[in-house]
Amino acid sequence: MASAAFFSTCLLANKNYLFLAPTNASAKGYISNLRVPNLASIVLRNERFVRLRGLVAMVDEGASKVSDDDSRMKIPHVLTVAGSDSGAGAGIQADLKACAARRVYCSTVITAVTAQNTVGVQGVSNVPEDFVAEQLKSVLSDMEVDVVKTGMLPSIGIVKILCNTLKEFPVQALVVDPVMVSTSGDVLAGPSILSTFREVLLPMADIITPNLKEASALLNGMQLETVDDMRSAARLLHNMGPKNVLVKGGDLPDSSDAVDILYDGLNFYELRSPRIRTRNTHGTGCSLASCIAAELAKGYPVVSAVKVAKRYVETALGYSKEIGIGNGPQGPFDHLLRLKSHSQDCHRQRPFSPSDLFLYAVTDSRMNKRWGRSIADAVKAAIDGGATIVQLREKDAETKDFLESAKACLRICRSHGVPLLINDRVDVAIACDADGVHVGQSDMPAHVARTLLGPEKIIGVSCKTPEQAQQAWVDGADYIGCGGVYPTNTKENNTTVGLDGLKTVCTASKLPVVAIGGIGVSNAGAVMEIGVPNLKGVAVVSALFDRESILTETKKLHSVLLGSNVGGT
Ligand SMILES: Cc1ncc(COP(=O)(O)OP(=O)(O)O)c(N)n1
Ligand SMILES: Cc1nc(C(=O)O)sc1CCOP(=O)(O)O
Ligand SMILES: [Mg+2]
Repeated sequence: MASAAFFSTCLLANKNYLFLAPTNASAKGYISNLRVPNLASIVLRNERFVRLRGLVAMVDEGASKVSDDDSRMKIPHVLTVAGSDSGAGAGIQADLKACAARRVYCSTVITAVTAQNTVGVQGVSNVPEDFVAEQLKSVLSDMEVDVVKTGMLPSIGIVKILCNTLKEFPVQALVVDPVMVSTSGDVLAGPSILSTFREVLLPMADIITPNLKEASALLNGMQLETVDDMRSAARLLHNMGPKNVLVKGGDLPDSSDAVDILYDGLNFYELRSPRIRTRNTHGTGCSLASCIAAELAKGYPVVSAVKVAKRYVETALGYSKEIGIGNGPQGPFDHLLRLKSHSQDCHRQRPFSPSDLFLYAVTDSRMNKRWGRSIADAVKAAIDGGATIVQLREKDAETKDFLESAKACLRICRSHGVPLLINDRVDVAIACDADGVHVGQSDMPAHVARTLLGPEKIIGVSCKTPEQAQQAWVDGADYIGCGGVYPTNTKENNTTVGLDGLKTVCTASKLPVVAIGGIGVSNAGAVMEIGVPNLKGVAVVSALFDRESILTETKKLHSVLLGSNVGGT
């Protein structure tokens, strides 16, 4: 197979070059329209047309800009051709969010703009047909679309333009959500369009995803009230030409399950899931179809794509059950499963400040057990004594217990404005929405933790050398912990770096530093006296938590630190 490098070479050498025999008529048409001076003829040998288009686009740009296409990472790409929903629960906006949630690139061709909210559709303005055509051509001629997904197609002209453009620029799969009526009952594509759907669009589709009303409309008002009716409808719709039909039974009366029927012309698949009782169902159809398109773009077969899509929508609906956006009967749901954490309580995470490292309390499950204390009680006492940041370092805890304790500690910390970090366990930090994590050199790399946690969370990294400190900075950490400053019994086989090692790392570090290891009331002053501006505090385990009174010991340490010159504070 010819490589991009080969084409680049040809261009640079100003030679004629040859691709072999496109069997695909539209590929031939596209290629013959090219204005490339040294293109003799084109041959396509087992190349996917989308890839060919990428290469040709490169050639088309001319010899002045020749890039090596092989080094580029191909990202699965869905193009949605649909209407805009100003309330952002459905339409283009839902498609973008669903694709983002499924980690697929999504481009958009807007067919209509609706004025819409949770009450209903207040207005619709169709985009002029030639401008829909222009958007389609812009995206399809350049951006290596894998799958096209359609939503609101408000005029016969737009349907025809879409179908003709897809013949010129074929894609891997076409997912048709035959949107006709919004969830609020407003008509988004009139009955006049039905015959164009049947005759032109459906035969081109790899899968269509009608709900009961849409399936009934496409079948001239056929009554659909049972799962058997859905099967019959799927078979009849399949006769119209789509390769697969998914009839969605969300509106099926008297069913405690959400039942969908998928028919591929050979087999029926009955997909059942528990029905989720929520008002926040606006946009489920668009999102399901987009998710199917996203999975197809990744290369999954139709049955898997539909199953994943159904599971995705259910999970998002379940997560969004109590979300309250808008006052109408049908609210949007949270595609990215991220919204609730902001609204749950009034104590939000505040931005990290290096001065938070001043008195850093690190818990230890064994010590708490020895003294018969819960983690939450220990944390509360440390905060009352003056701890300015807390890390849960629960090496022996069962995950379930750890998570419960973390949630309880988070409530305490948030109500006192003290950040709570989780040691090692990024999963637990995500699950309880902690303020961040502390990771060591053999834990999850900080840059991976950053990707998982997002930009606002606090990430600390243990460093014993200047090189590690530099890497922590590159990886997007917020601070480093440097130790062991003194020998410690809390962490087995820990190398001691001493005050000199601490000073070397602090001097090299672009990040604020907290010192750790064998530090307590008796030596915290000496640590802080090394006099490096970015040394912001001390992190302590046994000197607080392996003592009879955590409160008293924390207070003592606090006053020692106040008496020292901490990081110029
Ligand atoms: C503030 C702070 N500094 C260093 C460490 C040690 O982390 P790590 O090297 O990952 O060792 P464990 O704590 O996981 O045993 C820390 N926890 N906190
Ligand atoms: C958890 C930890 N990390 C260290 C490091 O050197 O990175 S030393 C250490 C244990 C600190 O406990 P104590 O305050 O009881 O000495
Ligand atoms: Mg660790």
